[in-house]
Amino acid sequence: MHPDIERVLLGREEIQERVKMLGETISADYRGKELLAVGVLKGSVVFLADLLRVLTVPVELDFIAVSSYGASSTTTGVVRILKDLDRSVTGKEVLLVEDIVDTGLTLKYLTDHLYQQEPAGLKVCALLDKPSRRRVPVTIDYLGFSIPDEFVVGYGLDYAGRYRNLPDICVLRREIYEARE
Ligand SMILES: O=P(O)(O)OC[C@H]1O[C@H](OP(=O)(O)OP(=O)(O)O)[C@H](O)[C@@H]1O
Ligand code: HPA
Ligand SMILES: [Mg+2]
Repeated sequence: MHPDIERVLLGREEIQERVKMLGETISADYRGKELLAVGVLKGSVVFLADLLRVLTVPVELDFIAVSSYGASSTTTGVVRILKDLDRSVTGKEVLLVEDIVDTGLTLKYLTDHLYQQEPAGLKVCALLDKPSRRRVPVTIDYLGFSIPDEFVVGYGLDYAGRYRNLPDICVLRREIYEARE
């Protein structure tokens, strides 16, 4: 195991099983429709890449990049768009794909931003939820796992840009981020 990791919270097999179930549910709900999956960069890329390959409905793909955590384990509270969608979502069935919902500030900002463009529908799929940290109410239509209030990395999730490549979702040792903050 990586020396900066305290323990594995969700192993790769458990993640794959859950992603498969989510993909089947989403495919059944959208049967007969076309979907625009919007990945939130950068954290969602690993999850989205796995989820896409389980979907059986026609899917288009776009990305939006926002950042609020920077090199910290706590949010700055200010969500900034670093890269907007290539095309407007007006009239589309949009599935917004997130790796994690923590305070909810990012998701609230993004759903407000997308609703302004009047999509035909907008649903949210998030792999992880930390409900105990919520600062604004948000709706997650498709959720992978609800997790306790611990800072996790791996499977796309980072701390200060690192650890996204770890194949499991892991709890980061406190001294790694407490030393810097
Ligand atoms: O619910 P919140 O408290 O807003 O936190 C969740 C958001 O924070 C992380 O993004 P981050 O800003 O770290 O960008 P990244 O995806 O590039 O790592 C994560 O990917 C979510 O988008
Ligand atoms: O636990 C987390 N890990 C990585 N990024 C995050 N962004 C919000 N919470 C987290
Ligand atoms: Mg991050």
